[in-house]
Amino acid sequence: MNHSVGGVDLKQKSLLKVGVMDFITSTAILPLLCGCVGIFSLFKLLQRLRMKAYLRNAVVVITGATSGLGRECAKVFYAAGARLVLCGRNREALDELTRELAASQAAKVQTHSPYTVTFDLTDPGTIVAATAEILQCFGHVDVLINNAGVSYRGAIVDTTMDVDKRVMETNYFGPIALTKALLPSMIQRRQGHVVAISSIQGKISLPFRSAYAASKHATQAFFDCLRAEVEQCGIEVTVISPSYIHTSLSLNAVTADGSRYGVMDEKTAQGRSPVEVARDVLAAVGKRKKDVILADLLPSLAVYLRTLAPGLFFSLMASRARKERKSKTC
Ligand SMILES: NC(=O)C1=CN([C@@H]2O[C@H](COP(=O)(O)OP(=O)(O)OC[C@H]3O[C@@H](n4cnc5c(N)ncnc54)[C@H](OP(=O)(O)O)[C@@H]3O)[C@@H](O)[C@H]2O)C=CC1
Ligand SMILES: CCCCCCCCCCCCCCCC(=O)OCC(=O)COP(=O)(O)O
Repeated sequence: MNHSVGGVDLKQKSLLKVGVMDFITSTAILPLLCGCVGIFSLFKLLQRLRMKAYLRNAVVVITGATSGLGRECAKVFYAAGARLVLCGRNREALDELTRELAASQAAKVQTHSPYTVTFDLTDPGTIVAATAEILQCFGHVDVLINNAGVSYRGAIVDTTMDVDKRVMETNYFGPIALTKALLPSMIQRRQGHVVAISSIQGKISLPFRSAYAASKHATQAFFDCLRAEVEQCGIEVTVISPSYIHTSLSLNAVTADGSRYGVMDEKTAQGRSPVEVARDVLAAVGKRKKDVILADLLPSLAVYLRTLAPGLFFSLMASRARKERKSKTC
């Protein structure tokens, strides 16, 4: 019987297949492939070990540890063996987190009981006192994670300057004051790592988020400058720009008249779990990344669109503003 398909004999085809397989296995291709996989695995293993050593016993200061991403960062850095300094405005919430960490069994390394400090980022006096307390207690800071922040909802035309200033003080002036207060001791030791939790809105600006987007753009700019200035002093700077995370950010957002927004937005509710994002923050710090976007495809594309086709991006934002304004009937 003739098994010919399209003029090629099936027997000939299978012989050819066997020949190709023989060639792959008998020549250098397979060993080369195995070698590459081996080197890659070794590299990953070394990277993980280096990351673990970097964070074990490191003094890590986390602002906004009472809620959302900051709270989850506290858990992952605690489990990594860091000596934590948890910062917030709410003493009770910090104490509750401390108890929760002590009760957790997840860590594979030796853990340390966290130290807590309360201060308000909008009050420069309390920032200076807090840094003095931290330095007196630990002598130095290895990693500062500027995480605390507040969002905003409102039209520019309705927003009081007090609200603009409050958002800038919390998200920009407070974190840079804290960074400046700790920087001299880092420079003196020629060691330290400053992290800024920014946002995708530090790279693109959305309508009805003016104060928030402005504060995050300022954050990105400041820490980019800082990175360049202190690289020769052995200090690392990481800016992390996440997209929506399922936290209380929208609930706690401030509105045009200064009142609390108090709504869990759909996009926030559908955002990434803060636990996952905290793990990404840990990895970014451990790998000493300089600038990290933690976002799905659409927000990431929007960042490129803003640079490559700004006209199109601005039209999309204007149409977004029209739609939002209609739904707000204002
Ligand atoms: N959730 C999201 O979709 C996204 C969040 N981010 C960023 O992540 C960071 C953490 O926010 P998230 O966890 O989501 O929001 P939460 O509202 O859950 O947490 C905000 C934290 O910041 C603290 N904070 C607010 N104002 C001050 C202040 N004046 N002084 C000291 N601490 C203050 C809060 O403390 P207190 O308990 O005292 O109010 C709280 O611990 C922010 O910088 C935010 O911009 C970035 C991208 C997306
Ligand atoms: C080539 C095709 C490109 C298509 C691009 C379309 C543009 C679509 C716009 C997408 C906008 C994404 C916005 C993401 C915003 C965000 O994640 O913000 C994070 C926050 O900080 C959230 O704060 P908020 O208070 O606003 O909830």
